[in-house]
Amino acid sequence: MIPLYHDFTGETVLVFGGGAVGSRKASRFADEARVVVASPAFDDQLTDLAEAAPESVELVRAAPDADAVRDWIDRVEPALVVAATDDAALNAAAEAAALDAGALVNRTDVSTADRSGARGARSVVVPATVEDDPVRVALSTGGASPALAKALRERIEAEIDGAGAMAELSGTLRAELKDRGVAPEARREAIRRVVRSEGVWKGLQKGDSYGRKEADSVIEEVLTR
Ligand SMILES: C[C@@]1(CC(=O)O)c2cc3[nH]c(cc4nc(cc5[nH]c(cc(n2)[C@H]1CCC(=O)O)[C@@](C)(CC(=O)O)[C@@H]5CCC(=O)O)C(CC(=O)O)=C4CCC(=O)O)c(CCC(=O)O)c3CC(=O)O
Ligand SMILES: NC(=O)C1=CN([C@@H]2O[C@H](COP(=O)(O)OP(=O)(O)OC[C@H]3O[C@@H](n4cnc5c(N)ncnc54)[C@H](O)[C@@H]3O)[C@@H](O)[C@H]2O)C=CC1
Repeated sequence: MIPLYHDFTGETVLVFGGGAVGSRKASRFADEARVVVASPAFDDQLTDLAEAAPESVELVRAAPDADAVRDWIDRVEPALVVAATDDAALNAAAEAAALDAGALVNRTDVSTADRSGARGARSVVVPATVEDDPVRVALSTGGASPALAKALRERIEAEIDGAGAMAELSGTLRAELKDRGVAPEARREAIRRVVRSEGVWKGLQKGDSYGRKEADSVIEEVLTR
């Protein structure tokens, strides 16, 4: 399986099932999408989430059967359907209906189908993610061990500390070097050095202006060689 990133801004995600798993997925997607959760019951975290962000999370009390699931999908027109009920037959019906409607689908109750070739391209897996905006790491164990995905995610969190600031700084620098008309080879070399420089990483920990100063001297060194 090949990881891709999806932009859910302005899209709707429809979640069937308001338990612990439906709640976790709803919270994840509500960072970007409008989320509709259909379920006969909702756990406390989900109720809190909907109260805190009523504009992005809507809870609808309902217990659709396989036929009704299709009507829900036709009505809500989601970009992604999350099948997170404790009823495997219903999750399977939600998956089939989502694929028929041209939506993406996330089956939360199967991992045996994660091996390459066992899923279609629109049947997606939600990875464990680490973020230091705009940097995002997505991590999957191919469905073999979600608990390991979580444990590795916790380790990587420390590893990418400060990567967001580095992305902003090096992004600004590469644009500036382009504007200054620096030749492509020198520009690439300078940026490659900046993102690997201990001095720049340390400087950024003190503050953006310290990181910038360190980066400027790394760049001058490359350009004056
Ligand atoms: C296939 C997949 C489908 C999908 O949901 O997309 C899936 C399926 C299943 N998970 C199960 C169990 C657990 N899942 C977690 C946690 C997470 N599960 C997530 C993703 C995925 N889970 C996808 C594969 C990802 C990959 O490739 O690694 C994470 C990464 C992302 C997220 O969900 O947000 C999130 C961590 C987020 C974080 O913290 O970073 C924990 C740990 C815990 O709760 O502490 C447990 C209990 C311990 C254990 O069993 O490992 C079960 C068995 C249910 C049962 O026993 O009945 C199934 C079904 C099955 O295996 O059949
Ligand atoms: N992917 C993952 O990370 C994990 C997946 N799972 C799987 O996910 C499933 C759900 O797990 P939990 O949230 O812990 O279970 P849960 O029992 O807490 O929640 C299930 C929810 O589905 C709702 N529901 C039942 N029938 C429904 C219907 N017809 N339409 C809409 N909602 C309906 C219930 O009211 C309940 O809110 C389990 O079957 C389990 O196999 C479990 C743990 C982790």
